[in-house]
Amino acid sequence: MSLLENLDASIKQLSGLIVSCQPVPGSPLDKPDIVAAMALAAVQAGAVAVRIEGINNLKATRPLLSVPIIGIVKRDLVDSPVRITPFLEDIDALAQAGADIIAFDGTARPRPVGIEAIIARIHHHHVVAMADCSSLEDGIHCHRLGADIIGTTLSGYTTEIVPEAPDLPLIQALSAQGYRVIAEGRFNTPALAVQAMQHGAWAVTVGSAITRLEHVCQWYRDALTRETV
Ligand SMILES: CC(=O)N[C@H](C=O)[C@@H](O)[C@H](O)[C@H](O)COP(=O)(O)O
Repeated sequence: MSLLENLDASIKQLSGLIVSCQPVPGSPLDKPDIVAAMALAAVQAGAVAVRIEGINNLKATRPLLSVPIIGIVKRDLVDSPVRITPFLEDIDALAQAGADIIAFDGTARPRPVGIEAIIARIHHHHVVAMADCSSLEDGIHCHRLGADIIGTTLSGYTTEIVPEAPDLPLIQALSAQGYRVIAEGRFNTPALAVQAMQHGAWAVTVGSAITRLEHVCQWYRDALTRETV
């Protein structure tokens, strides 16, 4: 059975919840052993896979888990808005550190390495390629180029203002094409995650609401300030 078939089976059996373990950069929680502990706790609580950023975090997490790990490297480039796994060397390092799935920016923005070369390099390592997309057009393009999984990860992040709601119509449009779609981005409540699955997602990735303590505190503080001042 291939990794994707295995995942199909466990996603059917379990909830389809993937937990992204990416602390706020510079947070006291932004340490490889803490990321690994968060990932283990998420899996013990029923997550079918985790998403991990950075080679050191992946190296700390891999020995603790047998579930699939989606690996990414984030970089802030001066000449491109593309942040997620922009370089072939990032793919080599993620594969070497044990990622089962490698996600990359699948948008049509200026980038240092073309999407076709990125997917070919991921497949060269016999790893599953996930395209983090912002639109239906991105998804169709990346699927044509061979991406195995399409994520809605970058919907709302290619323009100035980030919407509050997740992009349910994009999940529906991508899944209507017959793709394996991972809903990702602003699924901040269990009810929204349920809606992702109802709109055809294959799985749903939740990050901030589970693993970014500072964001969750801020949500509570904002609400308390609004309601009690
Ligand atoms: C746009 C971008 O760079 N997204 C990143 C991708 O890895 C992460 O910062 C998000 O936390 C992740 O996608 C999960 O989303 P949320 O934290 O909304 O549940």
